[in-house]
Amino acid sequence: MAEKIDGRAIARALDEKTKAQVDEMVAAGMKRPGLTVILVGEDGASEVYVRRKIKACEKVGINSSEHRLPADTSQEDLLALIEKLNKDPEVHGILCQVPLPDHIDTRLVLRSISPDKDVDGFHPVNVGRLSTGTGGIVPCTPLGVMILLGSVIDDFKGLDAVVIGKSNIVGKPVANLLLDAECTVTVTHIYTENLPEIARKADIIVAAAGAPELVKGSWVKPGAVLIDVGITRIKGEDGKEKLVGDIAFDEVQHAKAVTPVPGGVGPMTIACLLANTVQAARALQGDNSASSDYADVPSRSMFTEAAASS
Ligand SMILES: Nc1nc2c(c(=O)[nH]1)N[C@@H](CN(C=O)c1ccc(C(=O)N[C@@H](CCC(=O)O)C(=O)O)cc1)CN2
Repeated sequence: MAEKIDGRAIARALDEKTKAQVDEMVAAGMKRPGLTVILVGEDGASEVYVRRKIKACEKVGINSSEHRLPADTSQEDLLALIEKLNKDPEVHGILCQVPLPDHIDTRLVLRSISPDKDVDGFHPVNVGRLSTGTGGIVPCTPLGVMILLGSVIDDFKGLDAVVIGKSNIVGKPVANLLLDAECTVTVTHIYTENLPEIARKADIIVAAAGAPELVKGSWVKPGAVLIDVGITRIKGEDGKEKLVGDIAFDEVQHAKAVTPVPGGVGPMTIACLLANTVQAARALQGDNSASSDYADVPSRSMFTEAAASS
């Protein structure tokens, strides 16, 4: 049986570390980290994620505020709000939940968030820093993926990693992080031929295609480590809605380890957002030592230690 990587437990361990850092900052006379979340429109899933983010802030002692804007908010008004938040000294992290309504230019909005407060790591400056290995804020889901991998892999050097999906939010940053960890990385996408054959050679597969159960058992080498980033809501045989990932979980039990959906990458996305907010708050208050804490690929021991002390 493959080891089921418990994203919820690892996220809890990371939250404890983040909470301890917040307490340390406050004890040292620094400002308490503050996160502002912007949600435009009424997308049901986005509302759930934003609620979870705000609740998670409370748990670790991060101040949070929310701007819920109607779906017909103009791009100009949204940019004006971000400009105001960029200048607010109490706000250390700003995130705009995506997807945004169609009339809004998402790239322009993400570029308007100050790179120093861009806790999503989506700003081109942070993307550039990541791709050149020069620090900055690492996007939450890719960072979560690396932490989950780090919980079962001691040494990444020379491993063959296959990333399925080339999105700016997941596929490309994950590929950069795996490269930094000295893996040999293949990024695949919808036009890739022989995907099953490519996947079969991989020691690590990160599936981020948004295609339910795309990765079959026959695509997976015995002993590979599998990370499932896909979350699709489908109707089960009993007529109830259920969540499925990009990996056919029951077929891959010959893998070394695999993340479940739900309970794998999802909870890590929020835990990494909190960690990024603390990193941004420290850097904005002149403490740049924070940047390497999470930008480095974490080792297995970091998480076994964190889990043991939680
Ligand atoms: N500005 C951003 N927008 C979006 C991001 C992001 O990182 N920044 N990522 C996704 C959504 N997302 C966070 O915002 C997110 C997705 C999933 C989960 C999660 O905990 N999933 C659960 C199950 C979900 C459920 O029960 O409905 C799990 O996998 O266990 C958290 C956050 C897009 N937008």
